[in-house]
Amino acid sequence: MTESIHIHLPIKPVTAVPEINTHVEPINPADVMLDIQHLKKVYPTPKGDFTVLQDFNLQVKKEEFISIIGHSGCGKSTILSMIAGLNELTEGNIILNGRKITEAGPDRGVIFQSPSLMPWMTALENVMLGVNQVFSHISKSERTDIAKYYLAKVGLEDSFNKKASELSQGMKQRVGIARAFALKPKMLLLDEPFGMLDSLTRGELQDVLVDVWTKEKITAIMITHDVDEAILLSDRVVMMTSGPFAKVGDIMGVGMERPRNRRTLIEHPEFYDYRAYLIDFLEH
Ligand SMILES: Nc1ncnc2c1ncn2[C@@H]1O[C@H](COP(=O)(O)OP(=O)(O)OP(=O)(O)O)[C@@H](O)[C@H]1O
Repeated sequence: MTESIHIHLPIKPVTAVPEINTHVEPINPADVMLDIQHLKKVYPTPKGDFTVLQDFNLQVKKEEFISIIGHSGCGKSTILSMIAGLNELTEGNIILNGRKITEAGPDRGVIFQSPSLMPWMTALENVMLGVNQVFSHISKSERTDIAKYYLAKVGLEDSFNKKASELSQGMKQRVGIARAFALKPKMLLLDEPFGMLDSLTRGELQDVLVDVWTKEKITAIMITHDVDEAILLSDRVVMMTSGPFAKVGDIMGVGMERPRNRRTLIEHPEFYDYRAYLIDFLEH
């Protein structure tokens, strides 16, 4: 979907050279969980082959939170769908925990912009659908406990029995987040998870995601157009060059201490420098 880069806050005057340390240490090979090697993606089109990505390389550590940011159409969703196993690679490899990804699997949870819920089922039943499949070896009451635990974590303790069709867009996305965490994937893939929400709801859900992620520490890769969201959530922000032939342009380490939240973040002395760094990349 097409969307411009979000910049919500007034921009403090930018110093020419940011004072932050954006340096990223190379990852020890033993710590690499996801290894994307020389990824290339070509889409056939009526006008001929279109090379979206070429030589895209990225390594992700266990428990890291990575954001991918870049201009519309550069290939962010394409990368995520290939990690999810839903889109074929043209060249290169994606290796998760030492094994090549060839198809989708429960070790990767995906949160899309708009969760696909069964409208006639309750919030609880929607989460239970996946939990029943993935945890078929445990008792029904244990499965129900898992689903309820994560629904409560995202603030839906009073809405277990509400039908999905009766939920607001923000509540639906809360169910989507609960569902993804309840399945205990090794890796979470988030494709602009808050892109459809108004800014107030978006902010609330960013805090929900920070809270749940801080407790669970699931390795995560999130696509976002929102510079502030990327800084709030990420250990590293991957900046992509514009396509075609897009690849990693730069990577910014975010060294601000955790836990973070939106209110303390905007008062943090380094926040505006991280922001300036990202905006500078995106504007050039
Ligand atoms: N199945 C397809 N066939 C042909 N071209 C495609 C296909 N899917 C995506 N593309 C093209 O590939 C490019 C990258 O698309 P993709 O959705 O990955 O970009 P994106 O960075 O996620 O975009 P946005 O930020 O707008 O969501 C776009 O030019 C898009 O039109």
